Amino acid sequence: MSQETHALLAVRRIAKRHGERLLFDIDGLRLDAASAYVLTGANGVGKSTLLRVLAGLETAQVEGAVFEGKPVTLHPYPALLRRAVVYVHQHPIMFSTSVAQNIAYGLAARGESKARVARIVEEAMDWAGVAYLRDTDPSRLSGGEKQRVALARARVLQPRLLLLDEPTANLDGAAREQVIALIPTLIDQGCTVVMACHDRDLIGLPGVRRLKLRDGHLEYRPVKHESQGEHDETP
Ligand SMILES: Nc1ncnc2c1ncn2[C@@H]1O[C@H](COP(=O)(O)OP(=O)(O)OP(=O)(O)O)[C@@H](O)[C@H]1O
Repeated sequence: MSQETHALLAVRRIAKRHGERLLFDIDGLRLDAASAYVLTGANGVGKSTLLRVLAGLETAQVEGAVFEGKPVTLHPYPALLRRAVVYVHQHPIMFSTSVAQNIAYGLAARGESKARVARIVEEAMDWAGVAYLRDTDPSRLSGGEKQRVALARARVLQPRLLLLDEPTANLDGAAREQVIALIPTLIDQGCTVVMACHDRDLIGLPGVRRLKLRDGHLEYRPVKHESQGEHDETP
């Protein structure tokens, strides 16, 4: 773990079991600051589970976790991580209020002033192209609109680590393209983004590194740059 000082999150070992079944036993997970990753792997291999463990939503056997240089546990999940890590579900759950109130909720819960919340929410709705939906009940949104609202809701919290669970699953055509178009701008904000996905267009985004979960282990794959060809990112 000599490289830990440059990592946003480094974990010596994460193992997850369902009863007798060992889902994964990952030796050395390392996510760099301000970096983007896709997490790939066959259906059922444990991609969502791994993201949920990192988000504190599921337990696992975790050894030696360090976040921004500070030793942390993932269970219990400390306030430091609750503030820094945001998980976006493939089918985001929303309050039956309005789009604007859903995006505002987390900021308001942090005690931000109403004026500041309103300004940030407006900016986020413009960014996600959902300003015209501000007063709409989220239950009326299409899948693509809901995903864009969920990304706006995550973005306003300015996470250090953003975990996206299949952000384009079940989307096609323009709805899928609109979501894909938002991802590079999220990455440019300087947070670390990890996307569990099968979507070739997300996997192929420039500068995005690939983590592949296979046979219970995590493989670090080469990164593809459009102009540079490939170089090995294996730690
Ligand atoms: N509570 C549970 N008890 C037992 N098995 C579970 C439980 N929750 C999930 N699983 C199993 O764990 C495995 C991993 O599920 P997970 O959703 O993490 O996979 P995934 O790689 O994200 O799959 P996909 O690509 O299909 O979304 C699956 O086989 C699932 O059935």
